[in-house]
Amino acid sequence: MAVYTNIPPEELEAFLAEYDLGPLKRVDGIAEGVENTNYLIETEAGRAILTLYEKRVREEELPWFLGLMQHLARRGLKCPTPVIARDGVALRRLMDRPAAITTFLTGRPIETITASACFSLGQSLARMHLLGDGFRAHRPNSLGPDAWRPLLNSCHGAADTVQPGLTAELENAISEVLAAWPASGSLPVGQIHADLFPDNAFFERGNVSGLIDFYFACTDLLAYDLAICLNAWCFPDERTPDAALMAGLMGGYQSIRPLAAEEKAALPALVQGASIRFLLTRLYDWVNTPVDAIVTRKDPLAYHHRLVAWRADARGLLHV
Ligand SMILES: Nc1ncnc2c1ncn2[C@@H]1O[C@H](COP(=O)(O)OP(=O)(O)O)[C@@H](O)[C@H]1O
Ligand SMILES: N[C@@H](CCOP(=O)(O)O)C(=O)O
Repeated sequence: MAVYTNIPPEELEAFLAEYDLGPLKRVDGIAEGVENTNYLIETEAGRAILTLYEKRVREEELPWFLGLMQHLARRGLKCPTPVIARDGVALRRLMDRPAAITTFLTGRPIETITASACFSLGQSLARMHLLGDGFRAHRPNSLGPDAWRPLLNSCHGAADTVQPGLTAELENAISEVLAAWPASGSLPVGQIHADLFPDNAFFERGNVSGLIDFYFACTDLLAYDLAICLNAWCFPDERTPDAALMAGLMGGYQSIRPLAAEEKAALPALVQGASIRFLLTRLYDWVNTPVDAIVTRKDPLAYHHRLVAWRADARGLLHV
C-alpha cells in the first residue's frame, strides 16, 4: 500500500471511538502497495489494518469487496475480514474518503519465490476459486479486455516516452489478444482475486498463510486469475518465465482444481492479456502518480518484457 492521505490524530481518535477496540496504542503508515492508503493500527484489542480507499476503488463497489472477503473468510480462507463498528457498520468515512478496518493477518510476503512457494500459492488460488462459488453477487472486471484500449488512450501517447514505439505495439497486441479471447460462456467463471501478486500473499514456514488485497477482485474467467499469477510469480528476472516456477504454480492449482481442456487451450491468450492489463495500469500510474505520495511506482516495462516473451511462444512456454 501507500500513504496518500494523512490523518490528524484527533480525527483518528474520533473515528476509532465508534469501535469497541479500546484506546489507540500505535499507528504506522504502510509504505507498501499502490492503490489505497493503509495504516497499521494497534489498539487494546490488538493489531488491525485501517484502509482509506483512494483512486480506482469506487465507493459503491466497496460493499461487494468487503462482502466477498467476509464470505471467503467464513468459508475458511485466510483473508482479512471487515471489523464492524458499534453501530453494526463496517464501511465508514474518514478524511472525506470511504474507510474500513480489517483484521490483521500474520505472515510475510515470500522473499525468494521458489517452485514450492508457487505450488502452495497455486493451491490457495484454486481454493479461493472453489470457496468463492457460493458468493452469488457479480462484479464485472473493470480492468478486463474492454478497458484496455480506453486505458491506453487515456495515457495519450505516454507509452512512447517510456519506450519509443510502445503505443503502436500495444495497439497491435491488444487487437490480437482480443481476437483470441475466449468467447463469453466458453470457460468457467467465478470470483477471482485479479491481483494475486507476491506482495498480496503471506507465507509462514514456506506455505501460504493468507491472501490480502481483494480490491481488484471481480467475477471473471477463473483461468485468467491463474494467468495473472503466471505473470506475477514466474518471471524471476522480469524477462523470461521460469519453467520450474510455472510447473509449481500450475501443479499446485491443478492439485485442487484441474483445468478443463478449453481453459488450457485459452491460457496463451490469457497470459498475454494479463501482461497487457498490468502494463497499462503501471503506465497510467507512471504518468499520473502525485509527486508528494509516499509510494514506489512500478515499472511498466517489466510487463512489456513479459508480453514480448509470451508473444514469441506462449504455447511452448506453457506446454499447452
Ligand atoms: N490484513 C492485513 N494484515 C497484515 N498486513 C496487511 C493487511 N492488509 C494489508 N497489509 C499490509 O499493507 C500492505 C499494503 O496492502 P494492500 O492491500 O496491498 O494495499 P493496496 O491495496 O494499496 O495495494 C501490505 O503489503 C501489507 O504489508
Ligand atoms: N499488482 C499491481 C499493482 C497493484 O498493487 P497492489 O499493491 O495493490 O498489489 C502491479 O504490480 O502492477
